[in-house]
Amino acid sequence: MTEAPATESLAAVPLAIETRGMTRQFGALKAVDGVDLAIPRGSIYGFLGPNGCGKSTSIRMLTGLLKPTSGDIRVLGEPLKGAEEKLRRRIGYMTQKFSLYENLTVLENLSFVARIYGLQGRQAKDRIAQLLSLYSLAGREGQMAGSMSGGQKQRLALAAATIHEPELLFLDEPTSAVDPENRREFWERLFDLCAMGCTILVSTHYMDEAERCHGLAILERGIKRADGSPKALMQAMGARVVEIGGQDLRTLKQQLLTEAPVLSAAQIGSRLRVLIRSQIDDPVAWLGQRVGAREMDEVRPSLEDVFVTCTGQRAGGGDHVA
Ligand SMILES: Nc1ncnc2c1ncn2[C@@H]1O[C@H](COP(=O)(O)OP(=O)(O)OP(=O)(O)O)[C@@H](O)[C@H]1O
Repeated sequence: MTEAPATESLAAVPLAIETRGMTRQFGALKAVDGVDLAIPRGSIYGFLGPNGCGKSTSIRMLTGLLKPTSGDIRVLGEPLKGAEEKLRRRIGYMTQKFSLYENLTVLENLSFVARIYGLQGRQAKDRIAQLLSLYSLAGREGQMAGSMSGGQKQRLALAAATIHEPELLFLDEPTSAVDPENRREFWERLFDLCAMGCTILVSTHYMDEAERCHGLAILERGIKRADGSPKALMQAMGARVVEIGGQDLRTLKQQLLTEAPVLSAAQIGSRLRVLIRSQIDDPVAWLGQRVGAREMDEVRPSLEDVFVTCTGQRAGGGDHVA
């Protein structure tokens, strides 16, 4: 993975996306609520959050497909409003669901998308050949898209979304239907694209994917709860993490969740991982007074801990105090 540029210290770097107060209401529901973003060009930026937190709605607004109820959006240096059509040639978008034609072949799908972007003749042929090789689809030109595996479909979708060499690529939960090996491989391709200068905005609810991003926003119920590089978010977390060993961790967990400074307690294997508000100076000593003599270690926070601290939710649900 390339070294992450800390999004906080990149004031001078040109921005691919800039929003102020981006909001979208559906009736009474604020699906996206006053979101400010400053996403540097050339970075991979993540939207991390559970289902329904407003990731897709944000992406649809940023691509110009959905009008915001209020707020300002600038994309690739221009105000988005009024420039949606022009900008569409400079951006790529891979939706959550496979959006190509299942009953067309790989080649027919790519030729169709090439035509949409005005690629013709030799130029289209060369670009398609390049993409087939890059995304390990050579030899599958004649295969129906609908008959391919999840990983192959996803590579085809990425090839189609980047056929016109976009400067900015939006990926909405691109790996939800693929296995871990294909996910890893897919992220390698994203870093290749990034190295060629493409800015990537990717939504996910997987912590490990979010951790790969240069910068990310944690979203909850349409609100941006935190923003920064994974490392900076972990360093700035307003809580410390202690792992406790020993017997009867289920009862211990219930006991600790009644204590106000305990933000969450979740069992991981044979240890209980406890998040304690940083107002407690010495969390190990503080816990020792409550749980007695047990094996205890303060450990490095993870992005999941940051997520729990920001939102009060654990990705798997349930192991927190509101
Ligand atoms: N067209 C719409 N009409 C009404 N409500 C909508 C519409 N689109 C989205 N919503 C609502 O807005 C909220 C945010 O949805 P959104 O799809 O942006 O979330 P998400 O984080 O992308 O989650 P998911 O991964 O489940 O799509 C949800 O409560 C959803 O039901």
